[in-house]
Amino acid sequence: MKLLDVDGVGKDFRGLRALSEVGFEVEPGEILGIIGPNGAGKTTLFNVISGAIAPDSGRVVFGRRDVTGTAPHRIARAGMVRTFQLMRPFGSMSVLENVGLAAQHRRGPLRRLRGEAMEVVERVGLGPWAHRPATELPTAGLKRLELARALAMRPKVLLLDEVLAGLVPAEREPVLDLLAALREEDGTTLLFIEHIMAAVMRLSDRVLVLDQGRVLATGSAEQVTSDPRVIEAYLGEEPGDAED
Ligand SMILES: Nc1ncnc2c1ncn2[C@@H]1O[C@H](COP(=O)(O)OP(=O)(O)OP(=O)(O)O)[C@@H](O)[C@H]1O
Repeated sequence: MKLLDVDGVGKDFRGLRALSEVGFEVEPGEILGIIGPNGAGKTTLFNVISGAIAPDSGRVVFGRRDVTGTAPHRIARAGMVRTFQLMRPFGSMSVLENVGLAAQHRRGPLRRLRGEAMEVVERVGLGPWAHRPATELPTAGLKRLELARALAMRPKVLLLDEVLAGLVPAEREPVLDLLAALREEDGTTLLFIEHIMAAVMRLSDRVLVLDQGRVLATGSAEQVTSDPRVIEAYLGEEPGDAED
């Protein structure tokens, strides 16, 4: 059974082939790591899957629905939500208000949605910051806020674009624990773009390697990190080289 089917996706930017015949499937509850060198097409792939840009070819099927080119808010409402590398909180609003705003994308009584927003704020560890302005958050806090805004939309599928970037190792651990818990406790399906290989190794059931807009390899983390083509294109001599 598959929850997400990306089939033959291609995208050109004025002659630059950002994605070419990209295809893969994701099962419910699976954690798929997405790696590859800078410019490989990872973010463009998320943009296509989440509806931010329409592909030139191919299709994206979420559940039974062809969502190719569907507006992002509709895809999010259907249960597939992404986070952004650069967080853009509404600075004049509190952390809780920012999350509450995201929660309101779902339908339901305001009171209930607000209660759920507070639960999410606490779940990501921002409880003590709930009523402080979002602008006061340090980088690690902004990352958590971005995650909280996505979680407030109760995603079935969460697309995470470098949620660990900019965090020191001690700050990464609780985020990784939270992501693992999302799958274990909520059954959330995760696709995550990440350069930090230790995180990819720890979290992924399967890894997709993109290079120059194409799928270079897929397999377990062990399989792809020992694949000579992946080592040549991305990892270098030692898998640890790709970390940061
Ligand atoms: N809106 C755009 N207009 C023109 N070119 C773009 C656009 N978005 C991406 N590209 C180009 O498409 C290619 C793939 O970019 P993309 O951001 O998807 O790579 P990436 O794998 O996410 O890289 P990184 O790891 O650096 O974030 C790059 O050459 C990039 O310059």
